[in-house]
Amino acid sequence: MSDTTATLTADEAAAVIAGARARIDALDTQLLDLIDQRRAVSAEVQAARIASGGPRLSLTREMEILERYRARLGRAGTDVAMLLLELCRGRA
Ligand SMILES: C=C(O[C@@H]1C=C(C(=O)O)C=C[C@H]1O)C(=O)O
Repeated sequence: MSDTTATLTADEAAAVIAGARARIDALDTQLLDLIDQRRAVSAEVQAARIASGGPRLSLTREMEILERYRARLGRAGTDVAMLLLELCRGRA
């Protein structure tokens, strides 16, 4: 490489990348565990509503959640929330 702005050797960069990727892997594991927990809690709510003769889903509540993710992450946040809701529906 002839990039004169380089401030790390290739070995140093490799070490930074390996360390950061290990942190990313740990964060992904936590995110996946949190999704599992969210699915279980969501199933509890849905089961209680069904057991009392109500519908499984609440569109009003889903709109609140979509807006929470949109406010924090922008348009992609809405997509993330849609996928999360899809993962959490229908397990009661
Ligand atoms: C968990 C609920 O039931 C359903 C699942 C939701 C969720 O996973 O966040 C949100 C709304 C409902 O469609 C709820 O009403 O809070």
